[in-house]
Amino acid sequence: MSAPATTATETDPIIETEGLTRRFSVRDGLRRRTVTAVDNVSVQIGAGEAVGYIGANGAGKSTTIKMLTGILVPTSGWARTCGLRPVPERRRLARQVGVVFGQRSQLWWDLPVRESFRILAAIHSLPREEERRRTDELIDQLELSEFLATPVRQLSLGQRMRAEVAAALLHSPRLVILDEPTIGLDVLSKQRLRDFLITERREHGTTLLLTTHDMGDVERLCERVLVVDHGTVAYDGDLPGLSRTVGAERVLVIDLVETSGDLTGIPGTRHLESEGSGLRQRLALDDGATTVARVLATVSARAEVRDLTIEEPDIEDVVRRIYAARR
Ligand SMILES: Nc1ncnc2c1ncn2[C@@H]1O[C@H](COP(=O)(O)OP(=O)(O)OP(=O)(O)O)[C@@H](O)[C@H]1O
Repeated sequence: MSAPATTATETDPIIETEGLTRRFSVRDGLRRRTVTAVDNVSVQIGAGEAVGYIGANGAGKSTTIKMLTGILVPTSGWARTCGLRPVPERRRLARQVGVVFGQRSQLWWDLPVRESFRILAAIHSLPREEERRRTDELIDQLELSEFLATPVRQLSLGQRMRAEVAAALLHSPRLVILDEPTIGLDVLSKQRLRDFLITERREHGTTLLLTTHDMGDVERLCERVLVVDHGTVAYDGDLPGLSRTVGAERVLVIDLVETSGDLTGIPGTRHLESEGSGLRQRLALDDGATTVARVLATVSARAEVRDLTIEEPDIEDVVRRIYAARR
């Protein structure tokens, strides 16, 4: 089956797949067996959406991304990315897609960061004025100026990831695919990168598809989540819905100034425990029923708050629960 021949318009999905399937023949001792890495996936992702693509190791995420970007040919079914057929139109597609791999570099290791940008701008045939405008914008937003002249191999991981993202976005792609973009980064570097992606999306209407094991990435960046299990889509919806489906809740950890505050019975929360005679209290949050701001308003009316932190459900735990519910 091949993708229907149509002319792409602005309102067409950025990603569309129908029965997308990829099998591998792998050696298993003396025999060969077939692994179905991606199994009959049919999804649509619209322009401007931000989608988290999550699943256990080996669930099929990278294989899907490779088919969407024309690196791998599907065994059956089809994909259309930015209105193009990924394999035969791979070069045209490369102008519309930016890909960031957290664990692999697309920069030239021995060259200063700025040189890599120049080479990439030439590869994408960016007009001189466009190259200057976009490079300046990315240098400013990703705070690259202090290490533009530094060879890539001398950068810290956080600096390199910012440079990687700039390199992938230099040609202003409509679709950005990020594979574990925040892996190994400290809290501040993660926050910078996420803030940048939010701004990029808001200002340019860029579509984001990201694989991650970090719930904070999904929480901050994505309004839609696809959970993949053995190559099939096990969940497609929003994050609060995902947490509700599997009963994984966010937890508010509230530190009070005095021990007297009673935080039981707050609508949309479940009181989990008290420590230090009530100085620290933990509330499980029902995201569908309330918001952090609303809970905080109620808490503040009852007691003086010293500090508030939010514990995200662990992505591995959420995925495990989704898988368990299907078995
Ligand atoms: N080139 C290949 N040859 C044989 N098997 C492969 C190949 N690429 C992937 N697979 C198999 O396909 C399945 C899906 O792998 P894939 O890399 O897509 O998973 P993933 O969800 O990206 O995992 P991870 O989170 O570890 O990157 C796995 O069982 C993997 O071993």
